[in-house]
Amino acid sequence: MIAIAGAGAFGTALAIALGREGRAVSLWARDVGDLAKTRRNERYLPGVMIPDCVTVTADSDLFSSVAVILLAVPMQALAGFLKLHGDKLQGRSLVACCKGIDLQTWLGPSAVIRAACPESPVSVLTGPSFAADIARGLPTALTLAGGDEPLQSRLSTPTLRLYRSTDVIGAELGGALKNVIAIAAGVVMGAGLGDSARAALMTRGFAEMQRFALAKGARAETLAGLSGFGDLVLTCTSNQSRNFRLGHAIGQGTSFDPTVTVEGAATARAVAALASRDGIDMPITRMIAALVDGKIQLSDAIQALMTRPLKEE
Ligand SMILES: NC(=O)C1=CN([C@@H]2O[C@H](COP(=O)(O)OP(=O)(O)OC[C@H]3O[C@@H](n4cnc5c(N)ncnc54)[C@H](OP(=O)(O)O)[C@@H]3O)[C@@H](O)[C@H]2O)C=CC1
Ligand SMILES: O=C(CO)COP(=O)(O)O
Repeated sequence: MIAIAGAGAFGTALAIALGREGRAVSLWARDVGDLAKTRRNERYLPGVMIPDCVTVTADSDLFSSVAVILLAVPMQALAGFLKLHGDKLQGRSLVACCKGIDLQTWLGPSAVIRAACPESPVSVLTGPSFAADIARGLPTALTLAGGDEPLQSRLSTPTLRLYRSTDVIGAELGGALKNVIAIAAGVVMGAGLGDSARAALMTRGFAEMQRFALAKGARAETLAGLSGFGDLVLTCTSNQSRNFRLGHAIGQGTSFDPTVTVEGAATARAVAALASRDGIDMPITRMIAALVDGKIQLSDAIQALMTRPLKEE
């Protein structure tokens, strides 16, 4: 039995994909509302039915009786969730599905989970995949970092292909950092700077992602793979991305619903602080952290990036 903790867009999509294959899946939410009755998640993933074989529950005792638990709550909620339910998760195989860095500890998802559940094997599921695409059964490829072959088979389906990696740090940093660059790409497009500017931004953003991740022990080939470059391309070029849409709103000077999960905002803050402490040059991230916190005007941010000293690529 596989449990999925968090019935937002991603948790629900994974439950649908695995349930569609007839696998025994339980989808846990802190408040199930009418999810179990309607078999629809209109708030987070509208228009898709949850198969009957997926059990929907708010009973956390479930966690003590399953082998694998996918943790699909947002990054900044992960530590609090583990504080409440960690004792029931201890010893189970735990798969982090969130992308980001915890603002309290500056740790990534796997380290946050390991600190709360030291007896559990921990892996990370990340890569280019919009929940709506997964739920509709469109082809998707993700990275499973730190997981073994049986777990890879258990979580793969004909349309959801998982590739294994041993580079947990690289996979989770790629997934976290691309969200920051996606906000920046949204800003560029929202401000009307054009496709050429976005391509430049993505390329220099990728260089920044590599600089930071390599300094933290990631492997370069992981950053060039699904969890890094792959997810960067997806998120910087699609209006489906919430990170891109937040950036677009900033670029246009319009408002954005503050209740929407946008992982890149907190990640920008955490990475800007870490980079400044460790002397890593992250101009785009620094600018996005300042922009989302309203500490700098859009025109000044663009001006500052365009007038950086000329140097070799
Ligand atoms: N959506 C996507 O396409 C993808 C998302 N991801 C990653 O998955 C993670 C989750 O994102 P996503 O599902 O989209 O987010 P959503 O905003 O769609 O859903 C968040 C879910 O987390 C629940 N939640 C929030 N706080 C807590 C808490 N303290 N305890 C228990 N449950 C909580 C919410 O429940 P409630 O309604 O009760 O607040 C809600 O069900 C993010 O890190 C995201 O980057 C990864 C790949 C694709
Ligand atoms: O991570 C994602 C796709 O891989 C989802 O992106 P957003 O969180 O920006 O919607």
